[in-house]
Amino acid sequence: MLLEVKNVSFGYSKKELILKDVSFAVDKGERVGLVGPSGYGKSTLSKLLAGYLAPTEGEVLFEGKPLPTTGYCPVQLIYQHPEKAVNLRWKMRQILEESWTPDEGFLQKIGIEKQWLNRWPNELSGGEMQRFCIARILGPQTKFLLADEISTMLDVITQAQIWQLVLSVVEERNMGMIVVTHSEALAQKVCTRIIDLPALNAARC
Ligand SMILES: Nc1ncnc2c1ncn2[C@@H]1O[C@H](COP(=O)(O)OP(=O)(O)OP(=O)(O)O)[C@@H](O)[C@H]1O
Repeated sequence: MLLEVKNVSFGYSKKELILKDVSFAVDKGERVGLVGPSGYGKSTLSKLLAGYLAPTEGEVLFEGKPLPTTGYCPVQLIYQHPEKAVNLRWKMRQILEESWTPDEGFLQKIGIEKQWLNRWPNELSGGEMQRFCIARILGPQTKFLLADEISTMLDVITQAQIWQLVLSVVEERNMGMIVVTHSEALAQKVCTRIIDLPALNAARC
């Protein structure tokens, strides 16, 4: 299995666990929808899977090993709010190339126009900014994607374009993916399997 969640528990305080004894696995080529009501720990679990938070108990394994604590993490997270994921004092070229330097063909595929590279973050629309955030985490070392409500704030046409490009890269590279969404319709459309988090989470079921 590519990504394994083994008996993971997590609480922001010692008093209350948000996630308790959660276990599941996702293989290469799978796109797993993670669904559940608001506040049930979907985003928290995404942060644990990307290595931003450490489990209180249990472990997250990638290709059989714990996630690296230094260097590049092969499991990368795309957020709902791209503007919160970038340094507003940097121009877009610096934001993008901090991670890797995609060639022109890749930028074209992602729908990034060359002149946007010289703009500040506040000079882009939400959809344009989300394209940068997606391009930034799709460097060659990325093997697994976590998409946490990545298209919720976009209009339907931009949503469709963003999903088309993400799915094309994920399929081309045979990556694994977890899609956090409130939309059953989106999960049914883009995922190969759906996990109902409350059913796995002993803290909430
Ligand atoms: N940094 C934090 N410190 C303390 N509590 C937090 C923090 N982040 C989230 N929580 C709490 O953890 C619980 C789970 O939040 P989380 O964002 O993971 O849920 P979610 O299922 O993604 O919700 P939504 O669908 O509304 O985005 C909530 O009760 C939330 O208030």
